[in-house]
Amino acid sequence: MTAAGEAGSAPEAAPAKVNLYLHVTGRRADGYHLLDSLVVFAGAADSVGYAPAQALSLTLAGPEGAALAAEPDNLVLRAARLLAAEAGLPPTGRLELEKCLPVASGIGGGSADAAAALRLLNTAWDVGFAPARLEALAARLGADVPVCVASAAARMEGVGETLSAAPRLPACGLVLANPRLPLPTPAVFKARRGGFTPRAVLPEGWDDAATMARDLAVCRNDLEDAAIGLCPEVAAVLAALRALPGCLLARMSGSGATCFALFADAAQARQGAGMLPEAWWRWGGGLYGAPF
Ligand SMILES: C[C@](O)(CO)[C@H](O)COP(=O)(O)OP(=O)(O)OC[C@H]1O[C@@H](n2ccc(N)nc2=O)[C@H](O)[C@@H]1O
Ligand SMILES: Nc1ncnc2c1ncn2[C@@H]1O[C@H](COP(=O)(O)OP(=O)(O)OP(=O)(O)O)[C@@H](O)[C@H]1O
Repeated sequence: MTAAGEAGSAPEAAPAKVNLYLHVTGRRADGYHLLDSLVVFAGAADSVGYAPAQALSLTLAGPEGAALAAEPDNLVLRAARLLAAEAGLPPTGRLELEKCLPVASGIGGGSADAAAALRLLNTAWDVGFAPARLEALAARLGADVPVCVASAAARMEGVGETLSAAPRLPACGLVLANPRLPLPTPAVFKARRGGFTPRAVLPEGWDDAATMARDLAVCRNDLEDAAIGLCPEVAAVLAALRALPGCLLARMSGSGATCFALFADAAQARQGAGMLPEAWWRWGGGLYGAPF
C-alpha cells in the first residue's frame, strides 16, 4: 500500500458523458445495437472517494444519492470486485460515491462512476493495469463504461467498445436538462422503430461552436423518438432548450431523458441553465477539463 493509499486517495471525478449524436448503424445477432456516436464529457460530475479498510463498502452522498439507496448492485462495487478478481486481490476499502448526476438519465452517470472506481482502485491497490486493459474490463460492466475510462472526447462505435479520436473540439458551452423522470436504457432500445442510419461524416476538427453545431445538425439521435414515446416530457425539454438565447443545437443524449444544448461559451450556457424550470435537473458550463 502506498502512502497516498493509507491516507485515502483524492476523490476521482466521474464526469457526465454527452452523445452529441447517436446513430444506430446496425444490430448484432445477440440483439445489441451497433452505434456511431461522438461522445464528449461535461463539467457536471459525480465523484468517487477511497480510504483503506479491510472490507469493501460503499456509502452514498450527494443530492442524487438517495435514488440509489435501494440499488442492490451499484456499478462502483461491481467495478471494484471485477478489478480485484482480475488482479488476484481481495476487494477492500471504504468507497464513497458523491452522486450529483441523475440516475438512469442518458448521461452515463453509473458508467462514469464505474470507470472512476476502476481508475481510482487501479492506483490505490497498486494494480497498475494499462488503460487498454482497464477499457477491456470496463466493457464487461456496460457499453458506456469503456469511453468513460479516459473520460475524454471520443468517437464511439461497435456496441461502445470501439473508440477512436474525436474531431478537434472548439471551446463551447453545454446545458444539460432532465425532467426528473428516469428512463432505463433497455426500454428505449426496445421501443425503437425504423431502420439504420449511416455512420456520420465528420471533419478533422472545428474552430468554433457554431460550425460544430452546423455540422452536427445533419446528424441525429436515433433513440429520440422512442424516448419521447415513453417519456413525452423529453419533447418539452428539447423545446425549452431550443428557446434559450444563444442555443446553437439541442438534442437528446444517449437513451434520455437528459437533453443537451450547445452554446458558444460556458458563461452563456450557465445563464441558459438558470432560465429552465426549477423542477428539472439542470446544469450549465463547459466541457470537462476546459479552463472554465
Ligand atoms: C445509449 C448509450 O448510452 C449511448 O452512449 C449506450 O449505448 C448505453 O450504454 P449502457 O447504459 O452502458 O448500456 P448497457 O448497460 O451495456 O446495456 C443496457 C441495455 O441497452 C441495450 N443496448 C445497449 C448498448 C448497445 N450498444 N445496444 C443495446 O441494445 C441492451 O438492451 C442492453 O441490455
Ligand atoms: N453508481 C450508479 N449510478 C447510476 N446508476 C447506477 C449506479 N449503479 C447502478 N446503477 C443502475 O444502473 C441504471 C442506470 O443505467 P442506465 O444505463 O439506464 O442510465 P445512465 O447511467 O444514465 O446511462 P445511459 O447514458 O446509458 O442511459 C440505474 O437504473 C441504476 O439502478
